[in-house]
Amino acid sequence: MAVCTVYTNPSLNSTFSVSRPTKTYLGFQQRQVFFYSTSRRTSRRTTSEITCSAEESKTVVIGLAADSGCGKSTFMRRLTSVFGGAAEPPKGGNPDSNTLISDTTTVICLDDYHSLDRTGRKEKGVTALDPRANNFDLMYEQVKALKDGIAVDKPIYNHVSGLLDPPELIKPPKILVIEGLHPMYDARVRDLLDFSIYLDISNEVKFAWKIQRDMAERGHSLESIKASIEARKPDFDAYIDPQKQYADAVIEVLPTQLIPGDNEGKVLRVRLIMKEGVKFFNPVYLFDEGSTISWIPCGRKLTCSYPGIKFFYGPDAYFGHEVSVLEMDGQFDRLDELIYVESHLSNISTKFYGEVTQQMLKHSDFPGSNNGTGFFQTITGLKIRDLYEQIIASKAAAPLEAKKS
Ligand SMILES: Nc1ncnc2c1ncn2[C@@H]1O[C@H](COP(=O)(O)OP(=O)(O)OP(=O)(O)O)[C@@H](O)[C@H]1O
Ligand SMILES: O=C(CO)[C@H](O)[C@H](O)COP(=O)(O)O
Repeated sequence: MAVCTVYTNPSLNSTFSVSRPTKTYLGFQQRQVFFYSTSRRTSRRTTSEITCSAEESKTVVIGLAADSGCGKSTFMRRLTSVFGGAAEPPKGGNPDSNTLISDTTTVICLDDYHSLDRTGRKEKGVTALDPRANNFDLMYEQVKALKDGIAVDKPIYNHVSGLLDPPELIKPPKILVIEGLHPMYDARVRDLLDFSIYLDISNEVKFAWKIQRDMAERGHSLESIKASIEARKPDFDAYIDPQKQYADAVIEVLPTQLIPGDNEGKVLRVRLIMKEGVKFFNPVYLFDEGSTISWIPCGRKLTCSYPGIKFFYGPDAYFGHEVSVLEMDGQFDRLDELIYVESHLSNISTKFYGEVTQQMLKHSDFPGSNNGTGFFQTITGLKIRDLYEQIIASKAAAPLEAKKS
């Protein structure tokens, strides 16, 4: 029997433990409950069983999709910071683990579901982006198990050796983030997501970031960076990029329009595309919900050097879905002045005045802190916290509602 928790039932004056899920009732996994008393053990089903099961199935699952080197790790650091506490690899585990655990969140990297290691991919002539190099059956089974409150032994793809290492134990967290190349590729995995995000970095910007990181930090040549981007492109277009149609929020990163012909990737135009009608998610708006607004906040309250800052907000359509778009082109000179912009936004799900600005100041050394990438990632982190709190509140209310009716 896989015991998941131990409760005291005051009416029976006995302690009981709970076994594996058996079936679904009112949307909750029902579990076989074993009551223990000093003299005998009996097995029966009661209302307490359902309450307990609801307690155990509260893992909220978030998907974050993007190509490699597009800012997923940076986004994850911003997100976990919103929940407080540091995110660290599993204690005493594989030093090359890709997992990050904090009090509230566990971030698993979907590279761990590569079915082919580096040599295997080379032999078969497939890239890591190709679904044939990934085990979607296992990904689905394990994400589902975690969502149902069951721990799993997840494989590890070792980016240092290029090999598949022995698995690591992952316990069900409050919030599970699955980040990587394919969180929305397989329909079964996609259906498990409570919220999904796609980081859509335009080719020009991706190239600029790759050069910055791989040349400066990893000693790669310009030619080899170009070649690696080109080699990945067909599979990126076929398997990664189409996932954005399923995302509840997309952060699109483009070259600025404030400097004609600019392709340097230093000044950015960033668009936060938010799907309408997503449960527990109310899109952010500027000034007036549903209107179309263009705003240049530079002046007395916001210092802007060349080329300035321009905001845009309005409704749009994205892959046939109704969306709201918030856009920022340009970069901030002084992060403390961000409060001026923050105070004109609504539905940002802050817990106190200035929380976005506080988060941005706290991580001013992270890439993108002076532009819309950091700003919108922070806001998305706050929206996820709000979504999580709403889901938990609704789950807590559901057994009570069921009991009443
Ligand atoms: N918002 C940003 N602004 C500027 N550069 C950025 C931004 N986000 C990421 N970068 C650049 O991209 C690099 C990769 O970022 P990060 O490690 O967050 O991406 P990743 O998607 O997790 O990458 P990988 O999958 O390769 O581990 C950073 O070192 C930085 O050079
Ligand atoms: O696209 C990637 C996701 O991060 C990696 O290229 C993929 O996981 C293969 O890793 P490596 O290049 O270390 O063998």
